[in-house]
Amino acid sequence: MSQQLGGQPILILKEGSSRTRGRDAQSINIAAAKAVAAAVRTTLGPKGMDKMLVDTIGDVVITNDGVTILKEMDIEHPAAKMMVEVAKTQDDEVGDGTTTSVVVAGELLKRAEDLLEQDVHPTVIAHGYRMAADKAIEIVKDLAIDVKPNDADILLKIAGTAMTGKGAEASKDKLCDLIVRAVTMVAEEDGTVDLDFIKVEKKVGGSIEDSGIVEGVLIDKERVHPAMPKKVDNAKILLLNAAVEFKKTEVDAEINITSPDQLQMFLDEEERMIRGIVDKIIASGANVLFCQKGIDDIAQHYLAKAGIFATRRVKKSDMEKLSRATGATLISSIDAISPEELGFAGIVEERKVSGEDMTFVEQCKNPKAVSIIIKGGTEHVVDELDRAIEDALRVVEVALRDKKFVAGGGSPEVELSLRLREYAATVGGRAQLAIEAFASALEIIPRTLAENAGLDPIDILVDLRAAHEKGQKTAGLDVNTGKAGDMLAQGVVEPLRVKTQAISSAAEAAVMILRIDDVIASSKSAGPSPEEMAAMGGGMGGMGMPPM
Ligand SMILES: Nc1ncnc2c1ncn2[C@@H]1O[C@H](COP(=O)(O)OP(=O)(O)O)[C@@H](O)[C@H]1O
Ligand SMILES: [Mg+2]
Repeated sequence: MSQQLGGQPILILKEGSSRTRGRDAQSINIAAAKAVAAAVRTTLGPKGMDKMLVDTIGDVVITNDGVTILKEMDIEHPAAKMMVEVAKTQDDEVGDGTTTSVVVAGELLKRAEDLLEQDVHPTVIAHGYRMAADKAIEIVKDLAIDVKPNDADILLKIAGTAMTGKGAEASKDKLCDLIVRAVTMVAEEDGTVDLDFIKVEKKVGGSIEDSGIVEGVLIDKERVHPAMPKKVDNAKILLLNAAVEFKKTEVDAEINITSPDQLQMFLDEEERMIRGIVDKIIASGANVLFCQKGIDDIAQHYLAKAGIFATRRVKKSDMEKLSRATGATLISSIDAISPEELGFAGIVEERKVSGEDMTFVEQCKNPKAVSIIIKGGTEHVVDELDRAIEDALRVVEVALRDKKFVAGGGSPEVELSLRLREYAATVGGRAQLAIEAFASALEIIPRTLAENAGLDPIDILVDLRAAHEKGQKTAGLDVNTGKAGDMLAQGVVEPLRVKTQAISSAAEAAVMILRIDDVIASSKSAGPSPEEMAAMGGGMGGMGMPPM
């Protein structure tokens, strides 16, 4: 890396650094980003395929979920990493539409490359893309339809669309019903939903059909002692984040015991202390104890004797859910135990789920706490179901919050493409070319949906464009007939935000990648290591560079 100054090269970068500039840099970045889009493209839509990802220790994940695939892949290239960020942002913001956003970003870059080839300057393309994205969001908002309050039907369809193609197909209706019931139970008057109230508990064993909903909190723990009651009615619940054990000395102390009497005294003292703790618990009136730490044998014995149901080593997230559901305070010291801190549930009971004991906390003080148990034949099935349910919960939540949805199946993309072309004509100049490229890029969604369903993408696009030109704004790809169909009538619907977010994050990433014309990579990975440099006689690369 050098500049000539009177024949003398000036090195400004460390030896081993690499630098790519201009069109080369753009081409490489675009190629990397396109490769990411190509990697997830085949998973898009109801007929999308799955990917099997195997990590370095041989763990296998089978999934159809864009963001999961990209997170699991060990992506190195910086431009490719920016595409992964697109999927992550989409996932954080709406929970669905991750593949869509990445595929659109890839196509925007591909179209930009054609324009670069025609000598359209990257800043002009970037500007046109920004204008197009703003316009597209405006148009899609205009296409959106209101979610009416208490319209469970539309929520079921939104959940169903998010779940299609995710290995949950056979039991989709059942799962959608669970999801919508759970969300509506948790929803506030104004439509806001705190998904933290919904606990999804996975269990391997049984079939998807055995999945169910519990009005309350489900904890994957059994009671610590068989002599404890299996079921407690009118449960007064204590949530304790402190060990019910003999306190170990803080400093390393040695206790010298010289006679059996002394040992007995020591043991008696230990027992007396634990009794003290248990008595405190009993005195508070608690009949159920969830402990985040351990409960030792002696304590278990006394708790059982007092008829208290106790579980130990409960996860922190579960403790928080229990606190919200039952109204109990999370107590972190034994001294703080008091009747005022207890929570309430109508029933606490240990029951078997797929052969394993779990604790059900039902009829909670706060009825806005629900759990969904999902069951499936194998771990892979359950994991993918969990991801599908996660997506569906999120879209239902978003739809309730924004109260807007659009038809899916490629219909908004075709409509946007048509309207953006009309808009481009009013803009004129070189920006027009970029807006037209943006318009064409959006058609990648219906094209890919068609390809993945084994249909001819050209035929479908012609069909869809014709339908939209006739004013059928919700015409999308009916994967069963292979023709244009009314997505609204077929119940293929998505929250508005899935589309607006996908458009804006795809456009932002494409613009960001396009504007890069110089990639300077430090020698960290490529060049020789400091040890190698030392072996080479030290600091050769630094020649001509003043010490900083
Ligand atoms: N039954 C269906 N018919 C046609 N298109 C569908 C259907 N269900 C979902 N889609 C479309 O599939 C796309 C989403 O596919 P998906 O694999 O979930 O990817 P993403 O990660 O982008 O959500 C959306 O465009 C959606 O409208
Ligand atoms: Mg999806």
